[in-house]
Amino acid sequence: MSTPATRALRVALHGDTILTHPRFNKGTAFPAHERKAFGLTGRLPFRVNTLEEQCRRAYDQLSTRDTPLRKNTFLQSLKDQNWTLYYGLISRHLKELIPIIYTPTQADAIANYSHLFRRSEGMFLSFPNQDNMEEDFLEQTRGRDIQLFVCSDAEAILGIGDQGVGGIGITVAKSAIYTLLGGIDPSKAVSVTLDVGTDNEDLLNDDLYVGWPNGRVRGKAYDKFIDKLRRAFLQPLVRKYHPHSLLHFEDFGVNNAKRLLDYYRDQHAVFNDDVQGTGAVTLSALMSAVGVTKSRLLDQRILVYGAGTAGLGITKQLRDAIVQIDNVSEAEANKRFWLHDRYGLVKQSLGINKIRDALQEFVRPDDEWEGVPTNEKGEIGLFETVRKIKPTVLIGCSTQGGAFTEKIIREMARGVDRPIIFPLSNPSRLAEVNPKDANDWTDGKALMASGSPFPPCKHPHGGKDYIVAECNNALIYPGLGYGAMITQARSLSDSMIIAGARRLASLSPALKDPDSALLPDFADARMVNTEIAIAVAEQAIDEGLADIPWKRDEVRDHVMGGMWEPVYPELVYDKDGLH
Ligand SMILES: NC(=O)c1ccc[n+]([C@@H]2O[C@H](COP(=O)([O-])OP(=O)(O)OC[C@H]3O[C@@H](n4cnc5c(N)ncnc54)[C@H](O)[C@@H]3O)[C@@H](O)[C@H]2O)c1
Ligand SMILES: O=C(O)C[C@H](O)C(=O)O
Ligand SMILES: [Mn+2]
Repeated sequence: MSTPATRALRVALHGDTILTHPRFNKGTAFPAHERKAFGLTGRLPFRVNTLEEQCRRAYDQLSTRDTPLRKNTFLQSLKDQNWTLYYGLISRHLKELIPIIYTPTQADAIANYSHLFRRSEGMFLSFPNQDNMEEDFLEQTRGRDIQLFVCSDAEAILGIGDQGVGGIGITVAKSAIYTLLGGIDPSKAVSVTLDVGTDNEDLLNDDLYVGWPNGRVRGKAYDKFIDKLRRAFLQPLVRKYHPHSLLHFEDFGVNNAKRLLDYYRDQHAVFNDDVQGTGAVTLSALMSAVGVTKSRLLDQRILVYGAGTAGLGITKQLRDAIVQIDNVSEAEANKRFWLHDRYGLVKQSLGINKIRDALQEFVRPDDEWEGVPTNEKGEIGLFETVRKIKPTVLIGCSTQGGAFTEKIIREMARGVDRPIIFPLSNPSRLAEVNPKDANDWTDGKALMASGSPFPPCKHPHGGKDYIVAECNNALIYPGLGYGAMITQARSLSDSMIIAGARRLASLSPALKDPDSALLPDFADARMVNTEIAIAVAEQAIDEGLADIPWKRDEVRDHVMGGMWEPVYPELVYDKDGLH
């Protein structure tokens, strides 16, 4: 592989068709000889700009947009016009602009998708068109070298639930992050939304809704659709034409996320970001926190609030790490976890009807809770659990903004010297606690990480501000995915994920200074994901999962050399070239 800067691209487009093609368009940066070759001399103003100058102009234009959502819309238009400029601009202002194109602002863009709609991007596989699925797929992929498919059915977008066809917005945002932080060539990624209807009444009652206006298909009909997808898409097409691609699942509902992952795992390199990406980044943050408290993972009492896709993914990832790192049995490691869901503590007497199968290994025995007050339904609330078990770690992935109240946080801080508190729900308004409040209520002792970005916290007694780490799967999934792709790994194994998480933890500022952030800053996220990709690729080779002719000591060169960068490639007109 080579970067665009080192290889001329042969392109068959001419005149307006190249100016309106976001992959090849350079706008005012077309040099004179390319303007001539592509029929652009009279179509562009005289002066040739550098990418740097274009970025300055675009940044000025962006700055006149006065709300995050307007900035998001502006950037989406820029992406529709010119990929290099879009990625070049965001790369130059990574920390400022990631929250605009990703969480939290992208949540608003998704919720308003049908009203903001200008131009479609990605692949729409709609339930009523399922008989044409194969053709719809081939239309966009024929002859292309695809490395990445990001796929969602939009049932559980971030914490904002069922967003119907607007779910395409999370897949394109996740793809853009792969490009920005993982160096994936955007022309080799495809975002796919499965439009199986929606149960979101606001969307169904909106006559401008652009998706299939129908209730969400569930049960057998959904399974049949997925099965068709599998037969039309995965087996003959993806495996035949794109055997080394990574299939990334995002924001499926809790009943489908894990099922799809397990189903495909042995057949292809698949990855569920909400289960595995979230588990991995949270493991890194926790490894870093236990470094600060000078304890082991095994010493923790971990309370996970919200036992859905992310909650269970995190729990299992932490459990597996305890088994691997602290060398205990799974049953022993399971005892370090207490899970909560909408029916309170996950305990035996709730009965199997309430507790989904996947949670069974973490159910707490009843005799542990004798004498603990319950509500009229016999459920144990979060405050009671905190008082009883004195958790060292409290993780929120419940979508319940503000659920970690002052009373709960103060109670936690009474039981432990340095409470580890991770409100991970997105977008920002759904965080279980605002880190500023948790900082005040714990007298500056809390070690924190959040799912969306929050400003640093003032120390109650003066001194250095506390930087709240952003514990978002975007800090790790691009590296996990890219490490798998570059080694053409047959699967993305648990050990590859743990290798990535350990590398991320090793880059944490808190390792050097315990008062610093638990995870690296998003401004460094590209370097961080490069390192993660290297660790993952090395592990793939060690495990014999890689399908490449090169050796372990060449990993760094291949990883760095294969990363796409927002730089204009030289373009040459060729009537048989790309179009
Ligand atoms: N930081 C990250 O990287 C990251 C990654 C994935 C998900 N998330 C966030 O985590 C949240 C959950 O995502 P998910 O995909 O797991 O969704 P999900 O719907 O699968 O899980 C949410 C769970 O919370 C439970 N819940 C609802 N109300 C509750 C209450 N009052 N008390 C306790 N539990 C309650 C639900 O029953 C469900 O099991 C979302 O806000 C999402 O944005 C963050
Ligand atoms: O998309 C994000 O910001 C993280 C995560 O995948 C989520 O669903 O919240
Ligand atoms: Mn997600």
